[in-house]
Amino acid sequence: MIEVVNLHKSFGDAHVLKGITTTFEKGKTNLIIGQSGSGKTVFMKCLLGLMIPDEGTISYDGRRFALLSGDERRDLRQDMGMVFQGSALFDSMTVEGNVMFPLEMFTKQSRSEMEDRVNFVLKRVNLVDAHKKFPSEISGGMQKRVAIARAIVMNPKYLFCDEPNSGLDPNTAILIDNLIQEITKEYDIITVINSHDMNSVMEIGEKIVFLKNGVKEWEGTNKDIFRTDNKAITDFVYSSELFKKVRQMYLKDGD
Ligand SMILES: Nc1ncnc2c1ncn2[C@@H]1O[C@H](COP(=O)(O)OP(=O)(O)OP(=O)(O)O)[C@@H](O)[C@H]1O
Repeated sequence: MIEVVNLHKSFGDAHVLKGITTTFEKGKTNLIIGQSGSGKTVFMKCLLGLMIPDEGTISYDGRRFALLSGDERRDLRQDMGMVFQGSALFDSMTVEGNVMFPLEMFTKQSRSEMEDRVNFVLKRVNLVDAHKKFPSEISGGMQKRVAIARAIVMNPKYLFCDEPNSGLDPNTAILIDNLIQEITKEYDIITVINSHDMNSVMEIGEKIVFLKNGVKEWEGTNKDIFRTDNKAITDFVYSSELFKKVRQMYLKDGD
């Protein structure tokens, strides 16, 4: 479990995170949602250990970040996989090279061990014939699959995804969401996703943390969203007429 207690972060006079307390559990897709500027990215950077909070604690299966030695922090970072917004693949490297990169950087595995692992994760994300292609030669959805393969190649305990659906058409976005959720369950990972996408919220929001102006305004599951009276979350999620209608139908059916 990732446990966050009373997290605060300011930049000068701007108090961006205001006392966030929450937990993220194993085998679940956890979503951080909120309007632009609400503090989602800053929160995720704190979770990744890239930003140091001013106050509060983050513990990863009992490992409290602030109390770890340099070596222990390095080990923790190796337990983290990251899917960046826009995939962030190296253009000059093939698909295989991109996925192998963390293994080359952080392990002493032999070439054939690395190739086996790369083949395994590329197969897992349903990319079998793309090893020798360059990012520019494959579609946006395939690039996301490569980014996911690269994020899981080191067998992480924690997977962080920043807007994994950005730039994808709705069908491909759902496939990517489902892939992330399947992988989360299959490998019992703690996955935390920064998202703007309401389809993702409804589809894979097993736990949703809603930030408003740096405060945790609401948390719950995608099903709880249908029933909640919290105006801030309903206004945010149901800014679309379609979702308003879906909610009414859901409440009428009583499930
Ligand atoms: N390094 C920084 N220095 C100063 N201010 C920052 C820094 N990083 C973020 N901020 C401020 O913190 C606030 C929250 O930013 P953040 O990027 O976390 O929002 P967000 O919810 O991720 O928005 P978006 O959905 O648009 O990505 C913003 O007002 C931003 O200007």
